[in-house]
Order: sequence, then structure tokens, then C-alpha cells
Amino acid sequence: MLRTVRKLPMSTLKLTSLCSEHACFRKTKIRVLSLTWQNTGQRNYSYSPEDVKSLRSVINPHISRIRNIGIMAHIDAGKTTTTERMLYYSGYIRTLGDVDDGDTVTDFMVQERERGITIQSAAVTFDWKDYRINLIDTPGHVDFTLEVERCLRVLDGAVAVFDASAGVEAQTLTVWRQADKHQIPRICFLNKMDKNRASFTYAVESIKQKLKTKPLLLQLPIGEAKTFRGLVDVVTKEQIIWKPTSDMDDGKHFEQKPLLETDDPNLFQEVQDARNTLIEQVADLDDEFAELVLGEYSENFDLLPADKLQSAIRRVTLAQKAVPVLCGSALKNKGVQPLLDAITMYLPAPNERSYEFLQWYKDDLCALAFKVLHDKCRGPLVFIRVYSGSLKPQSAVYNINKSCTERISRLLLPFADQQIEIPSLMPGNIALTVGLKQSATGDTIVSSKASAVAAAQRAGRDTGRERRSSSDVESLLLAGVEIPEPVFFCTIEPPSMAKQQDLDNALSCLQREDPSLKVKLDPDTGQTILCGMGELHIEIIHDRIKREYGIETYLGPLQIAYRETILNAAQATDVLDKTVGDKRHFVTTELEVRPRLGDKAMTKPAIEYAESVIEVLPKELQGAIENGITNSCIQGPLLGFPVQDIDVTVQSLTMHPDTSHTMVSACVSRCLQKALKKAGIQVLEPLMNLEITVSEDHLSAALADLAQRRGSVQEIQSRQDNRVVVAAVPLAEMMGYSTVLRSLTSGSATFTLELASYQALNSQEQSALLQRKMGLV
Ligand SMILES: Nc1nc2c(ncn2[C@@H]2O[C@H](COP(=O)(O)OP(=O)(O)OP(=O)(O)O)[C@@H](O)[C@H]2O)c(=O)[nH]1
Repeated sequence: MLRTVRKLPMSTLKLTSLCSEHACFRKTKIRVLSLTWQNTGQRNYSYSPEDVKSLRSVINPHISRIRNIGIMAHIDAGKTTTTERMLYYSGYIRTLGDVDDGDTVTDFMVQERERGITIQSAAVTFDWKDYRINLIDTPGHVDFTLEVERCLRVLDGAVAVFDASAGVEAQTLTVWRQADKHQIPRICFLNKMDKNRASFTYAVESIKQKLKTKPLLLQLPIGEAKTFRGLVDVVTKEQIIWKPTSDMDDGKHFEQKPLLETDDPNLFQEVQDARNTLIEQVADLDDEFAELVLGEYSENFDLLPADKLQSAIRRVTLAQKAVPVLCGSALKNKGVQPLLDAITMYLPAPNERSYEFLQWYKDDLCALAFKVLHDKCRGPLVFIRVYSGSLKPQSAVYNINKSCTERISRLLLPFADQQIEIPSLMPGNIALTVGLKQSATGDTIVSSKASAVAAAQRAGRDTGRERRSSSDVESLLLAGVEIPEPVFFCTIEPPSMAKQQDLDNALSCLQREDPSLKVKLDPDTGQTILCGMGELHIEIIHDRIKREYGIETYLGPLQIAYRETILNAAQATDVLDKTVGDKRHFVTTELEVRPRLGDKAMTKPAIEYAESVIEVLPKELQGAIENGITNSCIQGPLLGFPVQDIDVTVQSLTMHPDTSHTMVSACVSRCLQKALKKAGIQVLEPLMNLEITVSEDHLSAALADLAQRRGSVQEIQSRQDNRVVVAAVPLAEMMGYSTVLRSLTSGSATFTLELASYQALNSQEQSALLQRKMGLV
């Protein structure tokens, strides 16, 4: 984040269309198309159109040969650089891209290349040895955490990349927890072993302490920092040394041979000890292996064949009992090929993961749309992962989330800068679809509405519930990712009213790509409001509207998304009596509100009905009442911020038989506002977890600044030569913090900011805020 802005890409040339030739694949046509959205740099790809033949075998590989993996880490740990090396060694690209030169394959958005950070996850498909790897490079910046979680949803395994000089950093913890939630087996890659302060031991210890996991050391580095030149495979006791060749030091060539005692007696002993420890660790976690070790090989672990140990490591990794640890330096081209081998060897194939929902679908199609891209010529391109059944072009599919049937016109496999049109997509695989107009990121796609209902019924039976209605379907199926409420918002205006429609279109396209972006209308001013996860998030959206949609918009000042809650219980009544045409709408209602006590902030009110109401209330009216209550909570009575943590009881409701549901909602909504006002409103502000990594020299300046921001320091840790300050600070005090911290620390410090909770403003702060909002100060 505080890294100096990196160089602009040299070229903004559009990739020329490579080919649209037709080639035969078992009587089926395969077309190779160019990627039109990767329009910011000319790359040198290995697969030329003539190579289409070589792609035939990869179209639908056997499921056991597929690895859907993600690369995740703290910002700047080296995910994109590692991915770029993987693509190079696999033959996907012929020249190595560099994040600092802005010409990597996966960071293809202009903003990513300019800033040197990953914003959108990128999905690339390549082959390593006999395996198909679908790899997703995820963003490290905390504003894009949701993008990471969305991707984790479709991954079978992940590589967590660490900066070996920093160990576990703040964002690593967040993504690690997300991977725990989705039960994703992982491998750790200690990158940047060439850096001055790189320490294998320190990084491993930090994984043990902070991630509370059991690291399995599968490699030991040969040398550290400047002297880092290779590694030893602890399982096979082979040393792998990268030696620059005369013409190019691209890491393609390395020497792999057994490590002998005469090569380096100390290292030999270290490896011997590490292997014994590894065997003991794995035996502790895997009974089958323990039996083997205690039986045949108890006298001499040296005789234990490497493949037996590898199979056992695979089992414990898949069971998430431990995590293999590897090391290297992606930038210096060391350690990436063994990492690729480890991905194929230790991470699961799609059929080795267990998904509860699969039993409900049997062999029917069940797929997840996990990413949307907008292509100017072909409209939305939706990335789909198939879990069961198969997908074919020119077929109708049913989107459960949107309750609509859509048509897939084509299926494309993204391979380098080409897209290969494919005849079908089998379980476990990932591809791009053309033709889906409604589907958005996170939607569940099945073959038809009937198949969704059948799956829901099977699920209902399995869970011992009553037959479910079709409206219950979505709650049963592939759960999307929980989208946190945005903490920042601002108004956005087009240059003229004539451009409003274009802006609305651009925003709806961007929202389909990114569900963490929220757009709403200010009911008082009619202005469009943009809500995002952080300053960077909003900045990037603004920039994309300009560059990708050609609209120069004006953003209002960035504002904090406060919340409102109530201090006491209160009751209110309301009467609505309105005649529209010849119909009289008449409702009376009485509501009670109470503060809800609980750990988790909830913006959705808990709604109950008094006995007397529930006895006479027609079922269909319940929806209208609940809409009225929920809508009223979107805008609190004091400042118009969402109301959280309240319980509502509908004490009474009477109505004239002709009264429309809309009028019932309106009456309930108005009554709730009255009750909230009577209950006394407390404004809550977002409180953030802040983690600053700063050198000893600049620590006091950073702390002094923090004190002026109402920050409370919780802990100061040591991380190698740096200090890590862990603090809680109100978001309102953090506007423009990156600029201030940069100048205070000469650009050497970094920080991450993440929502912790909402805390009450004291009465002084609350009235000052009220005055500011009313324009009185
Ligand atoms: N010394 C050293 N630097 C590296 C290594 N790998 C990456 N870097 C540098 O670290 C910086 C960040 O690298 P990226 O690959 O963009 O890291 P990232 O994790 O993808 O970053 P985000 O996408 O922004 O989260 C760049 O300046 C890289 O050149 C490495 O092995 N050694």
C-alpha cells in the first residue's frame, strides 16, 4: 500500500486477434479467440494458434489430474511474482513478466499494473507435467478481502505465500481464517528467501504461533538472504541448486542430486534430523503411516521409501491436520518448480473434496458463477466452476439466486491470451461462459428449475424437514459469500444529466463483478451513492468508470458509514387511512422495539408477533409487515444510517379488507420510525483494527500520531528488526492515513486496516456529528 507507485506499463497496445481458426477435436470444433480485455501489454505466449493440437488433450482432463488452487497472502508477499514464474516454467508464457515493470499476466487491469497490486482475482489455466492447474491469483489488500473469499469458495486447495523476512502478517491471518472456514487444504511457500532479513526459522515459528497449525518442513534452504542458492528436499534428501547459465538466469535450469555427507556435513545432519522429525510428525497424525513406520522401518527411518512418506503427507494435508512448508525466491527464480510439484502431489483433486450438496444433485448439473468480466464485444463473460453434471454450449440453465432461466451460448477455456471454445465442461473444471446476462458473482447455476426443486426436496428429506417450497430452494444450495456492510460511502455524479443512464449501466456492470460494491439512491437528494469497503476500493471504482466506461464522474467527499441503535425499549402506534380511487386503505398497528444484546452486530431486526396477532394474521401479510420493518431499519431516524441490534414485536395490527399490502408496509414502517425515536437513538461508529509495521526509528512518531487519532494501542510486537503496532482506532480518524504515515516514516511503514466492530459515540461526539451533518459547523 505504501509502496512507491510502480512504473507504468510501456505499452497500451491491444493484443491483436491471434486466430479464429477452426480445429477439430473429436469431431468437435475448437476455436481459438483472443482475449480482448487484456489490452494493456504485449506478452509473449508459448501457445501459438498452430499449437491448438497440443491443447486437445487438455480440454477435459481426468478429474484426478485437475488442481483448482488459489494463491493467497498478505499484500506484497509475492503472489503475482510466484504465479508469473509458474506460468513461465509451465510453458504458458515465453518471457518473464515483472510486477515492478507492470507486465505480469495475472495483474492485467491498468490499475493493477500502475499500482503494482492485485485488485481482481485472475484465473489462469495451465498444465504442469500431467496435471491441469486452474490457478487463481487473489488480491492481498484488505479492501478486496471479499474477492479472496469468493475465490476460496471454488478452490480445492491453496498456496499461502509468505515474505520469509516478515512471517505471518495481518492479512495472512484473515485469509487463513477464510480458508479454515471453507476447509481448504493448504501449502505454505516461504518466499523472498533472498531478502536481507529472510529467516526460515523465524517464518516457520511465526506460522506455528500465529496460525496455530502444524508446519511440515518438506524443504530446508541452502543459504539464506544473499547466500540463498537452493534447497534440500527433506523427503528425498536431494539437493536442488539453481545455477545461472551463461545466457539467462531464468531459473529453468537447476541441478538435482542426492545430498551427501561429504557435500556439507552440517547440512547433511540437519536434513537427517528434519526428516526424522517429519516422519514422527506424520506418524502422529496418520495411523496407517504410523503402523508402517513402527513395523517395517522402526529400526531405520532411512530405509523408508520417499513415496510412502509422500502419500502420508498427502493424507494429512488433505485432512487439514498439518501444512507442508516449502521455500524459495520467486523473484530470483528459485523454488517455484518444486512448489508446482508439491501442488500436484499434496493438494486435492476436485473429487477428493467432499461437498454436502453434491448428494442432492446426484448427476445433475450444479455449478457456481464465481467471477464476472465485461467484454465490450461479447457482453458479460462468467467464470463457472462445475461441481456435478456437465455443461454444454447452446444450453439453457437455471440460476437459483436470480430465479431465472438463461442460455449459455459458448464455453471457453482461458488459456494464455487465447480462449479455446470447448464442447463441454465436466465436473471439477473451470471455464468461461458467454451468453449469461443475469448471472452475477456468487450465483448457483443448475440445469433447470425442476432440478433445483428436486435437489431441495432431497435435501429437505435428508435433513428431516418437511417438504420444502420452491422459495426455500436458494437457502439450501451453494451458499454465497457473506458480504460485509461497506464502511465508506460517497456521492457520485455524472458530468451531465445526459450521462446518468450510462453511469447507471456502468455501475450495474461493476456490481455484477463485485458484490461488495453497493449503489443506492439518496431519497432526499436523489443523488447516487457509492458504498465500498475502503478508500482504495472506491478510488479504483471511480478510476474504472473513467477508463473502462469513458465517464468522467465527480465523487463527493468520502464519508463514514455510521450506524444507529436504540438505548431503551419503547412502543408506538400508527394509523393509516387513505382513499385511492374508490378504495379505502385503513390500517392500525402497534409496535414495540427493544435493544438486542448480543456479540454480533445485526442490521436485520429480529421480528416477533404477539399471540393475538399471530392467531389472526394471514400468512401473506407477514411479508408486507416484515418488509415495512426491514425497510424502516435501513434509514435510522436520527441521521439516516442503518439501524442495528433491535428486536421488534408486532403487538397489534388491524386493517380494512380492501387495504393493499403496500399500505400495510407503509404504516408499519412509519410506526417503527416513531418507536425508534421514542426509544432514544445512539450513533455507532466503525472501529477498526489497525496493524502498523514500522522500524524502531519511526515507532515513536507513529505512536504519537496514533494518540491524536483516538487510537488505543493493544500490543507492540517485534518482527525481526521491525515493530508491529496493533491498535484499535475509529475509522473517522483514518482518512488519508496512508499519506500521513508515509511522510512520518519516510515511506518505510506499512499498515492494514480492517473493520473490528461498531462502538458508541459519546454524547459530545454524537452532537458534534449531528451538527456537522446538519451543516451547522
Ligand atoms: N526480494 C524479493 N522480492 C520479491 C520476491 N517476490 C516478489 N518480490 C517483490 O515484492 C513486491 C510484491 O510482489 P507481488 O508479486 O506483486 O506481490 P503480491 O503478493 O502479488 O502483491 P499484491 O497483489 O499487491 O497483494 C514486488 O516488488 C516484487 O518484485 C522475492 O522472492 N524476493
